[in-house]
Amino acid sequence: MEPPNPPPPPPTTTSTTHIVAVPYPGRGHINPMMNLCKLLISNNPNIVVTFVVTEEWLTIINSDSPKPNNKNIKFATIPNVIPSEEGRGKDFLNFLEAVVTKMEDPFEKLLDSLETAPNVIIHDSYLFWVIRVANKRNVPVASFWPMSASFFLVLKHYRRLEEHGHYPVNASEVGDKRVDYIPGNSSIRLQDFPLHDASLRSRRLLELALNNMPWMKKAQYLLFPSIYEIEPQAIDVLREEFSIPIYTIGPTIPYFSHNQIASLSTNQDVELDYINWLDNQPIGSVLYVSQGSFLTVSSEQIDEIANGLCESGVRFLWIMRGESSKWKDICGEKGFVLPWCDQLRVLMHSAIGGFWSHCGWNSTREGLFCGVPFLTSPIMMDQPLNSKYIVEDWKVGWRVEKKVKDDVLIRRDEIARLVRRFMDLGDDEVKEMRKRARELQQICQSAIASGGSSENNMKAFLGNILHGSKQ
Ligand SMILES: O=c1ccn([C@@H]2O[C@H](COP(=O)(O)OP(=O)(O)O[C@H]3O[C@H](CO)[C@@H](O)[C@H](O)[C@H]3O)[C@@H](O)[C@H]2O)c(=O)[nH]1
Repeated sequence: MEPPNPPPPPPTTTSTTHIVAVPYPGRGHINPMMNLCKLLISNNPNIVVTFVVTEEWLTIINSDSPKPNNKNIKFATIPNVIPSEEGRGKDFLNFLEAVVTKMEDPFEKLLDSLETAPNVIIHDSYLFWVIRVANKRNVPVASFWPMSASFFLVLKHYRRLEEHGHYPVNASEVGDKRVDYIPGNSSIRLQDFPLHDASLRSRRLLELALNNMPWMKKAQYLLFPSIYEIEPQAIDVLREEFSIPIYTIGPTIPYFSHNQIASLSTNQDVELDYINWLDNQPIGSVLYVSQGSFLTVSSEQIDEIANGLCESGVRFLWIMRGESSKWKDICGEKGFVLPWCDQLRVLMHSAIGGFWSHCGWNSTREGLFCGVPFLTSPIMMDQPLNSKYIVEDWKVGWRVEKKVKDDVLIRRDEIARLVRRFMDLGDDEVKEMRKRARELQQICQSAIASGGSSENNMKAFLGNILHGSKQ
């Protein structure tokens, strides 16, 4: 059970509360922030949100299907002062540098131009400068950390690696060496820490991530798109380390829109060819493969994965941004390749039996929520640690590659063997993992049900921002 007990639902109010929401400009951040705003509004229709994005992101969001049509959410834009979303993954450092240095001034101008001043600002914690702006204007600010609470603690206590002589390290030399001095985390392999090598790029990226940490205590609230029951130690430690309220309000995924979809008849799904394809596959037989919204692996690795999947004989649905047409016809009827899908809807489909994931925190929560076991294939930042949580702590997945190393090709025959076994419903280890995945699914669903930890936290947060209650 989650201590301390959250308060009763807030009293209803008729006056409007204006929230300005400022997500980090990336799909993996905009989605959960938008979901949070919709959830807040569904709890209290007197909330109106101004959702701040770049002009480019407004165009992208407007082309989403389904469109984010909520009458209480208005979009406001700042100019495209950062590099384009297209190719963001190729020069991530440059992108991040621009995000932390170029958006603050236009955001201030935008705040000045709003008809109504915000009652509260909710921002992505990576945009630490929002706290500076809000503090200056005496507006309460809720910092929304888009990754796991356990990973937050890894960054908060990263200096301990230096103190123990464990930074920087060469991943290929440390083998399976583990450390157990990060609060709220069970022991971690050194190779799973983010940005632990000595390259200039990693050092700068690390610096940018660590720079956010001292700002957090200047916010009035900390929000995590997580669930208390899946990382209770981390949340308990955070509550000891911070004096401001900390709320887990996850999974913060759009299950509310999919409840309606689940009740639609299959005829209405015909327009989505991949849902139609999934409808025709046996239950639990399809492996869903995706690397999130902007990262990718080398083209040699893609070749190996494609051939490995084909050799395995397993059915798969593969999201291949940019290159999907080249691979469209691989494996005939056993494979379906496309550039983008409604991921939660796919994961909820009964034909899906596994998720080959790069372990972005959104994908991790979506997979958990749908009770789908993982094949983990992390690329960077929090992903190797999310993979650890999946494989070691929650025991709902296997690693594709045991070691995190750059430039190591995972060969097609290895992939084929692993995938075949992972999708073998008769294998005892697989059966156990699937059972565990269903248990975690139950935990996630209970958290958002009436009286569940996330729903209580959401109400407590609302009580605070609507009435300034101190619970
Ligand atoms: O075809 C697709 C592919 C992805 N998605 C969605 O896109 C989001 C992707 O988010 P995530 O899984 O977190 O991956 P990234 O986009 O890579 O996320 C970035 O942001 C996350 C949150 O900060 C971090 O955990 C990751 O490491 C970082 O790469 C998810 O909601 C997916 O449902 C789709 O809807 N359709």
